[in-house]
Amino acid sequence: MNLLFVCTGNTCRSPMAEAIFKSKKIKGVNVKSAGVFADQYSMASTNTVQVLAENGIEIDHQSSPLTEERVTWATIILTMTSSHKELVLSKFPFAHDKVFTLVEYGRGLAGDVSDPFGGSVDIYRATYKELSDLLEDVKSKIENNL
Ligand SMILES: N[C@@H](Cc1ccc(OP(=O)(O)O)cc1)C(=O)O
Repeated sequence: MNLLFVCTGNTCRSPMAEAIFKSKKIKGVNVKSAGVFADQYSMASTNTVQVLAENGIEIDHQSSPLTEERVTWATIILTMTSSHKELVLSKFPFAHDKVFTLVEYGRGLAGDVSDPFGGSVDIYRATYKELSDLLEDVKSKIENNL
């Protein structure tokens, strides 16, 4: 299965989620990320790289906009916020049965992963913790469905 994480700029949250999830090395699961307002070829933010490194996770990332090709590639699309979900659905209505917010998919609840952009490294550490907890829930759910 192909899992796609989506945020705004594809330099902080979704690349972090992608790197954390890839580090779990779940067989049969491919992972990518994209941003609803992303440039092409921007690096992951310095604090994202640092916080991942503190947790023993390497990242080699270039940002990607959310393209129809990437949406088509995905089996499941997990967005950081409900606004991202709405944007994905408005641009790509054909994806309606495979787009969820991360919190909705992992916990069955409403909620957003807040944007650390421009924040201190401690803010990025909080984002890392939030994402890694949510991604444990996503991992259990996916493994139960594989
Ligand atoms: N605000 C940024 C765009 C941006 C927004 C959020 C952001 O974080 P994330 O990658 O988590 O969406 C990254 C970039 C700009 O003015 O270019």
